[in-house]
Amino acid sequence: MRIGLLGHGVVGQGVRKIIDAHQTSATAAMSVVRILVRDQSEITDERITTDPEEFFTTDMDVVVECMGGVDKPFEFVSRALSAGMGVVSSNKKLLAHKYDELQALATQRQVPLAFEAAIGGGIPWLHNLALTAQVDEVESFRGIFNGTTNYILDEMFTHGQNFDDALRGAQERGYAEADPSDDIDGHDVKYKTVLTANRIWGVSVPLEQVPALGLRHVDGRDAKWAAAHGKTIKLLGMARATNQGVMAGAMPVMLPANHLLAGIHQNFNCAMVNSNNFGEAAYYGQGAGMLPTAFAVVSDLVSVQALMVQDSFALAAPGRTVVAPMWQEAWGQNASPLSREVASVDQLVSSPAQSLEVAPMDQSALQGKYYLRPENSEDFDLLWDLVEFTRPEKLENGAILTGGVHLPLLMNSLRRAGFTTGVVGDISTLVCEVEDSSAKMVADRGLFLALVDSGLNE
Ligand SMILES: NC(=O)C1=CN([C@@H]2O[C@H](COP(=O)(O)OP(=O)(O)OC[C@H]3O[C@@H](n4cnc5c(N)ncnc54)[C@H](OP(=O)(O)O)[C@@H]3O)[C@@H](O)[C@H]2O)C=CC1
Ligand SMILES: N[C@@H](CC=O)C(=O)O
Repeated sequence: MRIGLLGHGVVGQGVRKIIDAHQTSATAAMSVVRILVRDQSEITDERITTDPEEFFTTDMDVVVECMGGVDKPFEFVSRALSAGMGVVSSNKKLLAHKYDELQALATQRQVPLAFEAAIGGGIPWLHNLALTAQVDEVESFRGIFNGTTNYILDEMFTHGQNFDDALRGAQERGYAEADPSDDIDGHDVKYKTVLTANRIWGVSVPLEQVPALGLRHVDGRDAKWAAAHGKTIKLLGMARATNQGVMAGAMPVMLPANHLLAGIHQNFNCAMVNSNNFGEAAYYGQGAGMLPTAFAVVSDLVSVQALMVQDSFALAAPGRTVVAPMWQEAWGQNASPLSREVASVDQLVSSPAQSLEVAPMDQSALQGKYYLRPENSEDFDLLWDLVEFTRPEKLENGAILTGGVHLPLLMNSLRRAGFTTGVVGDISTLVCEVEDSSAKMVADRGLFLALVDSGLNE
């Protein structure tokens, strides 16, 4: 199978290394024939070019996109699909923003579009979800889906590093995005959560309706509060299917210190799914980094390769042959070559067993108990804004509790807004509803907010 690589950074180099090593029969049957880079200084091999026309006029079966960003990769991936080439991508930002367009193009051209590496790094998450959804109804999922922020939290709270040094460490190890804001502000987790929800439930969750809260303002005060209350802070992606539609969010969560996810360290991710027969299941592994991510890209290439040969069993890697009977059933005994009379890998491997109506986000599900800590507890304007976004009319027992917040000031501002508040114990929580707009306000105003309890993280 002839492969073209778009991008030769952390992931691209990992993919080239694994394939060039030809360590298994599957990878021995693959070759990277062309690599597109941006800068002349990156040309270190006769396969590398800076010219997109030279890239696209090369004879290739599959294009691997690992450039990052949205506009340019969208142009290149669309071009590859339109030309009848399969595409494997690790780029969740592209896929989350252009999901419908790319799916439609792959389906129309009947070529594979696969993106295991886009979610959870090396973890075979979509692959296992697809199998789960062949048997069960998937009710919900949640997990740690970002290696950079998990590494930062671990370095800060377990090893006492400051935020900036921990971020630098994640960048040096190749975990962070080119612009790490996507990691820090929760957008990367939001893209992965939305993509997973789209894949399992056959929906297209609107990105703009999914709140993303990040870790930009987390500090030692939060760690101290968490520890004093037997909790740990983790950044989670969460989604649940309800009668009203899919609800989803990406936000820091105060987890009980003995929770499975509380024990996930460094760049590791852990994705948990709940389905009606199997119950709770968890998938664990490195969620970021060169070789774990490249492993997932190449595992998708193995799947695509299996579609291209008559005898798909021969080339399927050990441990993945379980997929073959499924393909056999879907494709018949004579698996067709790529782009001839075939469904896409996307439809095949992850065709949703449940296909929900595309429903708007069920915002009320995001109502819950939140921990909050402003940078400055005397910031009256911020406290006033908090009143605005807590929507007091929707609360039954609106409760603001202490922590970093200057309680009397907060109580006053809430009373002025006709808010009935209650103080419960010494927990620093606010019962409120978080939408994407309030999430932005929270980030812009230096507030650290973490979910303690809601319908989403049950
Ligand atoms: N790193 C990781 O652990 C993981 C990354 N991903 C995703 O994989 C993708 C790649 O990530 P990563 O390898 O870390 O990123 P890098 O920044 O290391 O690599 C991207 C490469 O693509 C090149 N590139 C960007 N735009 C163009 C263009 N227009 N033409 C040619 N080359 C271009 C970049 O060149 P230049 O240096 O000149 O900008 C760079 O070499 C991203 O979408 C990321 O989100 C997914 C899972 C894990
Ligand atoms: N920046 C991402 C890379 C993998 O998706 C992360 O840290 O998880």
